[in-house]
Order: sequence, then structure tokens, then C-alpha cells
Amino acid sequence: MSTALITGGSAGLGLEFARQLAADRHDLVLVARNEERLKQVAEELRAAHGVAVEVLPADLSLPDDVERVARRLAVVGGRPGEEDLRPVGLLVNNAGFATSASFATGRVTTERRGIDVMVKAVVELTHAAVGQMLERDRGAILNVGSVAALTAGGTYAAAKAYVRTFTESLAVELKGTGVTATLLSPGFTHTEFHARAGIPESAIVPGWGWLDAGYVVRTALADARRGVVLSTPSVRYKVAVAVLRSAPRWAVRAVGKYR
Ligand SMILES: NC(=O)C1=CN([C@@H]2O[C@H](COP(=O)(O)OP(=O)(O)OC[C@H]3O[C@@H](n4cnc5c(N)ncnc54)[C@H](OP(=O)(O)O)[C@@H]3O)[C@@H](O)[C@H]2O)C=CC1
Ligand SMILES: CC(=O)[C@H](N)C(=O)O
Repeated sequence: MSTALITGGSAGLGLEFARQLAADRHDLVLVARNEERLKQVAEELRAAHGVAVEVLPADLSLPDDVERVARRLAVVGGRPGEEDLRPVGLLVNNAGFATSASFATGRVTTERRGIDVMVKAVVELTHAAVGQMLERDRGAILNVGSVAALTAGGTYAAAKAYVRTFTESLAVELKGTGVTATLLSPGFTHTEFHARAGIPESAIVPGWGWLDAGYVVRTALADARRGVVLSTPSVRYKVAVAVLRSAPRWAVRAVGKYR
């Protein structure tokens, strides 16, 4: 039974990762800003599955909070001060958000926060985890990107494009070791994401349809266990990725946010 650290574990896909990993007997470290919701999830999963669940409240747009989570990820186990801590065997970099504002008229502080959470924190936490995983020669990194990474859909898409290339590059570097890197590229999935972004789901009619969070997470975990580098749940979103990757960029730009 290994330990998984999940960022954004209080809601949406992160909560689903926590539930499915707990059901599969993983101990958990849950990271998000909302401590109360994290505590509720921890109580639910300890009671339901008898696993150990650490609650690690952190705002991943704040460097000191990221550093605190990175220190937890760097734990190898057995060292002074680490007696009660097990090394993390699976890091799920999941926390993320988008805004409905356009770049030009939106707040640059919000843009900066998006980069902090979906790019800088992903890099720092991945680096902390990979170090101890290579020392133990086993572990897995699962970064949550988006199909949007292949679009010209704003700074959110740009951040996800970074995570896509970063994760593929990491997989190349880790090849031949006992550590794997997987990029999950979900399509539109029913979570709190759009409501939080001020975009009611009812206002979105994605041509490729909506996905269920449980299905997305089951697919991602199965792919990560097999060491698959690019995990894109559902045939229709695999087709969407193929279309976006092969279409002329002027056509992709014309679509903007793929829907
Ligand atoms: N839903 C979708 O259609 C798609 C989502 N994705 C990606 O999936 C990932 C999960 O999103 P999803 O579950 O849908 O969204 P939700 O809004 O349901 O959940 C987002 C999670 O991220 C956490 N979070 C947000 N900001 C911070 C922060 N500053 N520090 C720490 N945690 C934070 C939230 O917790 P808290 O508020 O407590 O901090 C929450 O647990 C994201 O990376 C998103 O980009 C990709 C493609 C499609
Ligand atoms: C599909 C996504 O990543 C995101 N939910 C969006 O609305 O673009």
C-alpha cells in the first residue's frame, strides 16, 4: 500500500482521485486551500476504507505553502524527523482553475495565480517528488493537463500546454527508471470547475460532450499504472486531440476555446 499526494483533493477530480485511491488501499496526503472540506474528505475516507489520510492545507499560489508541500514530498522515510511519515509513491498534480475574463481586460494578478498554481507549483512539487522516487527507484507522477492545451483558448490553455510538454519531457528523462510520468488530458468533465470560473455548465455545450469524473479518474489511474505517458479518457476526446493536433493552426485559432 503506497501513499498518494493529491493537490486539489477537496473537490472535483481531486476528490475523485482521493476516493478511488483510498478504495484501492492507498494512504493519502490531501492538499487544497479549504481545510474544512479536506477534513471532511479525510474523515469520510478513513471511515470507509481504514486508510491513513493526512490533511495538508496549502494555497499553491503562495511560495511558502508550495515549499511546505514540497518538503512532505521529499520525505524518503527512516530519516531523523521522518519517523511517522511514509514516502509518497504517487504525486497527482491536479489543482487548477480558469477564469471567464479575457486576458486584456482581466486582472493580471489572476493570470499570475494561474501560472503559480498550474505551472510553477507543478514543477516544484514534481521536482521534490522525483528526487525521492529516484532514490527509491519507484514512484509515479500524474499531472493533470487538459485537451485545452492544444487550443488557443487563453492563458489557461497556455498553462496546460506547458504541463503537457513538461510531462512528456519528464517521461523521456525517467525512461529506464522505476519512476513514471503521465499526463492526464481530460475533456469537459462535471466538477466545480466551471461554476468556480463563473461559467455555468448550462452555458457550455461542448461538441465532444461531457465526461463523468469517476470515469476520467479510473482511466487516468489505469493508464498511470501501465506507465502510459499521454492519458486522454474517452474515444471521442482522443478523436478531439487527434483533430486538434492535425488541424491547421488557423482553424484551431478560429475555434478559440474548443467547445
Ligand atoms: N472539469 C473540467 O472540465 C476539466 C478540468 N481540468 C483540470 O482538472 C483539474 C481539476 O479541476 P476540477 O476538479 O475540474 O475543478 P474543481 O474546481 O472541481 O476543483 C479544483 C480543485 O483545485 C483546488 N485549488 C484551486 N486553487 C487552488 C490553490 N490556489 N491552491 C491549492 N488548491 C487549489 C480546489 O480546492 P480549494 O478551493 O479548496 O483550494 C479544488 O480542490 C484542474 O487542473 C483543471 O484544469 C482539465 C480539463 C477539463
Ligand atoms: C476543458 C477544460 O480544460 C476546461 N474545463 C475548459 O472549459 O476549457
